[in-house]
Amino acid sequence: MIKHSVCVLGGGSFGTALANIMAKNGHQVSQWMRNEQQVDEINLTGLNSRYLPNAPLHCELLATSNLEQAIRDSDTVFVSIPSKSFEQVVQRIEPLLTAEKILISTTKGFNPNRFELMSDVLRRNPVTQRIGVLSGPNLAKEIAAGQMTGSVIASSEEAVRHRVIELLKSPTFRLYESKDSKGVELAGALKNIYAIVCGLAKALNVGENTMSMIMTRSLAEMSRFAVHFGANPMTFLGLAGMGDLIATCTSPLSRNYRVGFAIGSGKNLTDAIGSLGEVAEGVNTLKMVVEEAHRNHLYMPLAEGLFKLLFENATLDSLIGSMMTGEQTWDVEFATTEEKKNV
Ligand SMILES: NC(=O)C1=CN([C@@H]2O[C@H](COP(=O)(O)OP(=O)(O)OC[C@H]3O[C@@H](n4cnc5c(N)ncnc54)[C@H](OP(=O)(O)O)[C@@H]3O)[C@@H](O)[C@H]2O)C=CC1
Ligand SMILES: O=C(CO)COP(=O)(O)O
Repeated sequence: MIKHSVCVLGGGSFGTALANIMAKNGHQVSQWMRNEQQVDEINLTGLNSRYLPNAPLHCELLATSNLEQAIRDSDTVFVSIPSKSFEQVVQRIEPLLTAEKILISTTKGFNPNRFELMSDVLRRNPVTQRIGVLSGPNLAKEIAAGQMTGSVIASSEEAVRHRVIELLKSPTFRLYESKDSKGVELAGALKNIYAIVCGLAKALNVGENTMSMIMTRSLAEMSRFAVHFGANPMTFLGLAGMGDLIATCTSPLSRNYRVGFAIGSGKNLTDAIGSLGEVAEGVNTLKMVVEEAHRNHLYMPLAEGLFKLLFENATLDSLIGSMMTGEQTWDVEFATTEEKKNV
């Protein structure tokens, strides 16, 4: 095995879960975070109590607040910073990059400053284009607890995909390859909107017919949006699409689901986000996606209904109405050609 030097940017739950797997796999791993107390806690006690309590970390995982050294010493950099701060952190590392370094985004969201994905932010650096996206049904707390998990590494460069597999594969973490970076990344970002919808529905005690319809029509809506922006619709049937949609739309471990559940239980959006203490990417994603759907005349009744509920004081009836009384359409219309619809 080749021992790689890896740096994970971000001290949150997902960055910590990934850093821990790679350290256990025998790679040299540093995890950069801005909070000195958290650095000391990880290095002295092997715990990240704020973000990943109950998960003992491997003794070779080195937490650090020295960004410059962490980047200089690494051949692969995982960026696990919420979308709100992603661009700002990437700008800080740009002067430290070299042409061989591989950059992997694990962040499922859009840049709030302009309509672009995290890999677009990475690609704007002038030094390395060795870029990948990791996405799938990857609830950090389950990964840290050693639950079997699958994920997708998407990149146009084979060596990038293989590097990530070499770093992360373990008896409980399995990776699948994809060349459809756009589809994989859009799937991971978009599903957060529908996790909020499903959390809300669950709080209202809807039946399983209803949950199934919401999730399946969510997949249709996500895919329609992504296909418009160049993704392969088949990607949405895989782990990054269907897989992650199921995990986040059904698990109270998902922060986005929890935001929806809190709203369905009567909290307002500010309180629902406030009580999380962690990132729920779906709220910003919803704003960006609804705006872009309008601009491109894309039909997204669930996202539209949620947007009106959260930001325009609409009632829950309007969200239900947008799903039930919208334009009559074909099933799996996003992946079917006109001729096939008529067979
Ligand atoms: N958690 C999960 O199950 C999964 C998460 N993801 C994705 O991973 C991304 C990261 O999420 P996750 O680890 O869960 O997030 P968390 O909310 O758990 O943690 C966020 C981390 O980012 C740090 N951070 C925020 N802003 C800055 C900044 N400006 N400079 C430096 N550090 C900063 C925070 O530091 P501080 O504590 O100092 O504020 C904290 O360490 C998200 O986009 C999410 O969609 C993907 C798959 C699974
Ligand atoms: O993306 C995730 C699991 O795959 C995590 O979802 P949340 O950000 O909603 O917790």
